[in-house]
Amino acid sequence: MSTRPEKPAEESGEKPTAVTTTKGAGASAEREPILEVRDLVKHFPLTQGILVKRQIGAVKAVDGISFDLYPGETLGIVGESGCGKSTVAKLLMHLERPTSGTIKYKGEDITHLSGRALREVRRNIQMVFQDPYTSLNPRMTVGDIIGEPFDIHPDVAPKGDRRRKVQELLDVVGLNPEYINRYPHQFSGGQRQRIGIARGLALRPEIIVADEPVSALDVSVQAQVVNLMEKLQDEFGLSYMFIAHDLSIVRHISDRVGVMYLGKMAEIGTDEQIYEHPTHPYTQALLSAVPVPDPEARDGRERIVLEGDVPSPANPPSGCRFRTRCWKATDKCAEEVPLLAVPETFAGQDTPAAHPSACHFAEEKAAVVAA
Ligand SMILES: Nc1ncnc2c1ncn2[C@@H]1O[C@H](COP(=O)(O)OP(=O)(O)OP(=O)(O)O)[C@@H](O)[C@H]1O
Repeated sequence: MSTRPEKPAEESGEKPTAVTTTKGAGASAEREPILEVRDLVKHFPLTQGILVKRQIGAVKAVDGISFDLYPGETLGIVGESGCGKSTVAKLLMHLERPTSGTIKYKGEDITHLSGRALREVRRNIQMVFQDPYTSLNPRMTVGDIIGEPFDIHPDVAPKGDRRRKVQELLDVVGLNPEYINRYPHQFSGGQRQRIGIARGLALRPEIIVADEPVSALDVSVQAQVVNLMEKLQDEFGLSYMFIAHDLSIVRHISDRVGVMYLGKMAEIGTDEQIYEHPTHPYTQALLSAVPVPDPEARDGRERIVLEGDVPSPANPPSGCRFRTRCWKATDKCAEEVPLLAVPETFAGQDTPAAHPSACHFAEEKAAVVAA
């Protein structure tokens, strides 16, 4: 990871007015983000009735998320199942239309692009899916699967050149180019995910959105796929948005990490800021649940057990989304939505705790030991 970029400036808060920027370690102020997401919202309508459908509410899957992605970096997104991670990925890929908010690619607003203009942008933003067992068409050969994007963008690989290009891609992801005529069922899970990655790389994108790319794989294979992704990032200068629920894997690959809870970003910062100096109670609880192999470190930490379940995104709590499970919650938390900004306590201080955290009572918790 020698070519890994410097960690960039932090992104904005939830609302443009609440923007508080801190510079992460070695932040480079001049670098422009490749992707800027502001106040992104996706509400899925809840309807009732068979013949006449009436909207009776909405699932607030993503409810005002802002972040930047910088060239060559990996932004990890973590959070429990149902917090809206996949919906963010789908919004970035234009697989879902946002209810509101904006997505900018290299400064251009791409939120509502369609047709040819969208195809051009989409070429630069590709996705790697979670489950390599279901995301590859079992009736297509590996060559057809990897080469399919060339049908939409024939300029990248003219017909006569496709076989060679696909074989090159197989080689790049560590598969034997002679496997080009095989079918997905002839490969193991890890190999299938390599095929998915090769397909994602076919159009030479700048950004890869990877939604739980290793969750469906055996632990022993996960590291190989993550290492491959790191190698490809360095080789092709890719920016990754790496979505996962496994905190250890996210830490391993990410330059910065965003923690999501119930459709909102709870905390965002460099991997050191989030894992060693978390200030949001939710992040602290998540980290305290990560298994620690070292018995001494394990004994020294406080295990935070959260009460209750995650509330329904169709009926989220007022104020802070996390307050119903938070040991610090007060009336203020029910009344005021905490903005994602550097907490006042740390503002202007040269401390890793000074990073955006959406908590009225953000503070470091010394007992938390990151894995
Ligand atoms: N098409 C849809 N219609 C209605 N609700 C949806 C739709 N897609 C997602 N949701 C809901 O939005 C919420 C967020 O889902 P999402 O898949 O983004 O979460 P996630 O964090 O990726 O979880 P997981 O890791 O389990 O996939 C969930 O409550 C889910 O049920």
